[in-house]
Amino acid sequence: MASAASPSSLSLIPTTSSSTSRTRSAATALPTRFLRSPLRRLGFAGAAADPLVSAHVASKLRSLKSSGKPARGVASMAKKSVGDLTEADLKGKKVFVRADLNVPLDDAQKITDDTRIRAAVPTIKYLISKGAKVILSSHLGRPKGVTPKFSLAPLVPRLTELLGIEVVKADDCIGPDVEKLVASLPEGGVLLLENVRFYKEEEKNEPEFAKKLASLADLYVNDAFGTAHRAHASTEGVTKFLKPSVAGFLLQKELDYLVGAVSSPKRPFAAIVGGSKVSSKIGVIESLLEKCDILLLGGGMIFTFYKAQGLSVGSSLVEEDKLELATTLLAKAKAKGVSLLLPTDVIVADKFAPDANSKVVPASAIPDGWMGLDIGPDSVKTFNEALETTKTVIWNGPMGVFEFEKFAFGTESVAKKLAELSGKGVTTIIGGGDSVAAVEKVGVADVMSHISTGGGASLELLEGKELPGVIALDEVLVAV
Ligand SMILES: Nc1ncnc2c1ncn2[C@@H]1O[C@H](COP(=O)(O)OP(=O)(O)O)[C@@H](O)[C@H]1O
Ligand SMILES: O=C(OP(=O)(O)O)[C@H](O)COP(=O)(O)O
Repeated sequence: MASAASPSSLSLIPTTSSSTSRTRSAATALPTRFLRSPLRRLGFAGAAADPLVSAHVASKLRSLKSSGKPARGVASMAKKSVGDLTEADLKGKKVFVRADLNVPLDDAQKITDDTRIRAAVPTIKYLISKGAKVILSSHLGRPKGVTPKFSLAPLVPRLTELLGIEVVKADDCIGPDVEKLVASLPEGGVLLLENVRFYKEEEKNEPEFAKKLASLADLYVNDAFGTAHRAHASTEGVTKFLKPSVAGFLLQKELDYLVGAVSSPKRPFAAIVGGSKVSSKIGVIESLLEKCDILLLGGGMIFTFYKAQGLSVGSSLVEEDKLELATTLLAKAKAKGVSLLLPTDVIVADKFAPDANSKVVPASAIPDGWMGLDIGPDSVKTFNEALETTKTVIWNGPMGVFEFEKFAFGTESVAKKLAELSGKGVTTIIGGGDSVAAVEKVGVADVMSHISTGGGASLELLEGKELPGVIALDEVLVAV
C-alpha cells in the first residue's frame, strides 16, 4: 500500500437498528436438519414399509397414521442417510457410491489438493465397516471421450492410504470386465471405477447408461456434493434403478450447513458476499437478503453499487447493465431491515497486475485511471465490528483480487476474523469457490465450522435452488 487511508465520511452504509430483532416467518424458520419439508400427509404406508426406515421412525409413523391426526407441522421429511443403513442392510451388499473425486492434478499427475478425497472417506469407511462391497465412482475434469490424462488411476494410492485397504481400480466403469471385478470384490472391499465422464451418456443422463451403472450394485449412496447440481447418469439417473438411494455423510453435512444452518441460523446472521461480478451473485444476494441480518459486500461487484449511487469508480470493474439492479438490491435490503454494508475505502491500482502501484482511497474518491482491487483498512475495521456481533456467518467470494499479494489484504482479513469468531463458538460457513482457497492460504481452514467442497453446487444451494442429485434421493420421516 502506498498511502494511508483517509477517513471516509461517506455514508454508503444503510443500516437499521432493529435488524437483529426481526421476527422470522414460519416459511423461513425451517427445521435444522437438511432439506426437510412439511409432511403434508405424505405416503406413510410406503415409507413405513421400507425395511430401512429405523424402528423408531417406523413406530412414530404407525402411531401417527393410526391416530388419524393431521401431520402438518409435527413431522418433516429428510433425505435418507447412509447412517440410516445398518449392518443388516449392508453386509455383503454391493453399494454404488458416487463421490466427487474431481481433484486438481499437476503435469506429473500428482494430486495437488486431496480435500475431496479426504471428504469422501467417512462414508466409504462406514460402508467398509458394515461389510459392504463398495463400488466407487467419480468424474475427473471435463473429458470429451476417453482421455488418459483424466484417468482416476492417480487417485488409487491416496485412497488406499486413507482407507487403509488396497483399492482395486477398474479400467472402465461399465461392461463385462467391470462386472468380473465386482463379482470378485470381498466384503469390505473397494473397487474404483474409471472416470464416468469417459462416456458422453453420463452428462446426457441417458437411462440406458444409468441402468448399466446401476446393474453393478444393490443400492446407491450419493456423496458427490460438488456434482449434486448436475443431473447426470451417476448422480441422478441411477436412482431410478437402485433402491434405496441415500445421501452420504459428506452430502448430508453440506446440506446441514448450507441449507439447515442458513435457513434457521443462530442470530445475528451475517452473510459476506464477494467475487468479481454482481451478475454471478444476484441469486445469492437476493436469497440471503431473505434470511440474514447483516450483509457485507466486497470484491469487484461493489463498483457497480458505487456507480449506481453516483460515485466515480475510475477504471474499476463495472457492469453498466446492472446499475438499476444494484439500486434495487440496496432498496430491498433497507425494506427488509438488513444492515447492508458496502466498503467505505478501497485499495486502488494503476493497472491490473501483481506489481501495480497501489494506494488506499475513500470509496468516494477513486481517481480517474485507477481501479479498485481490494477493500481498504477502514472497511475491514467496520466489517470486523459488524461480524463481532454475530452468531452465524456465511462467506462466498473474495473481497479483492486475492491472487495478487498486494490485493489479498481484505480477503485474508475476513478469513482471519472468521477463524477468530469460530474459536468463540460462532458458526462459520465457507460457501465454496475462491473463498475456500483464501481460507486455506491463510491456514485457518481447520477451525471453520464448515467448508464446502462444491463451488457451483454451494452457490446453487445458497440461491435456494434444488439440486437434482439430492432431489432424486429417498426421503425418510425424521421427527414427529
Ligand atoms: N475488485 C476486483 N476487481 C476485479 N476482480 C476481482 C475484484 N475482487 C475480486 N475479484 C476476482 O473475483 C474472482 C472470484 O470471483 P467469483 O468467481 O465470483 O467468486 P467465487 O469463486 O468465490 O464464487 C477472483 O478471481 C478475484 O480475483
Ligand atoms: O469441481 C466441480 O465443481 P466446482 O468447480 O463448481 O466446485 C465439480 O466436480 C463439478 O464439476 P463440473 O463443473 O465439471 O460439473
